[in-house]
Amino acid sequence: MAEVARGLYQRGWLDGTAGNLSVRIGDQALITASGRSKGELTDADVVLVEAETGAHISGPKPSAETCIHAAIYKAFPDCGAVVHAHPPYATAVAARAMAAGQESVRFTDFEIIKGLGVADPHAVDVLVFTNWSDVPRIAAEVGERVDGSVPVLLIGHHGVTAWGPTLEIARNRVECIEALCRLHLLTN
Ligand SMILES: CSC[C@@H](O)[C@@H](O)C(=O)COP(=O)(O)O
Ligand SMILES: [Zn+2]
Repeated sequence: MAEVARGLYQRGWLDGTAGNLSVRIGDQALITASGRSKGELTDADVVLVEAETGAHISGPKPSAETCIHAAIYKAFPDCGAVVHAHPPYATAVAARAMAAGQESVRFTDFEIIKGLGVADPHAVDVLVFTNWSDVPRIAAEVGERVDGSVPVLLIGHHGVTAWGPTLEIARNRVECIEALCRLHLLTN
């Protein structure tokens, strides 16, 4: 987790303690503690929680966004890891979509769509969520709206959350949605 987080931090996608990462371990999940620099995580910076509820088991205060991870683990029993980051292009696309009142953003034709592992790589609709200050409200909406067809989501004026069977695959999907959003802004 520290290595994956450091890589994203060095890209400037987890500035100033932003972002959170988790991996599922059976019924539990290991998630980053709240407010820690993701560029220098140690064993003291991760927390054990119940995977599908986010209930605290041991360690320091878990990520403020633990409930979003839990909503994803609950929706997808085969999900093994969740990564939330603040990459600039995806955040800008999410902000623009939110300002336009869109509930999703359609991406078409770019080859990198295939990296998301979706059924139809020619067109993908990525859901956009309102960045409510009440984070459990975001988590509730994630639980209601995600359907398993696209393993990434955008949060308006905030960032992106991606998931997959492993931490590396979730990280790769963050990279793919950020690359896709960069191309989207360059061509729209
Ligand atoms: C740097 S503030 C960012 C936070 O508000 C939040 O969006 C975030 O990504 C990190 O929260 P955290 O509680 O450290 O997991
Ligand atoms: Zn965040």
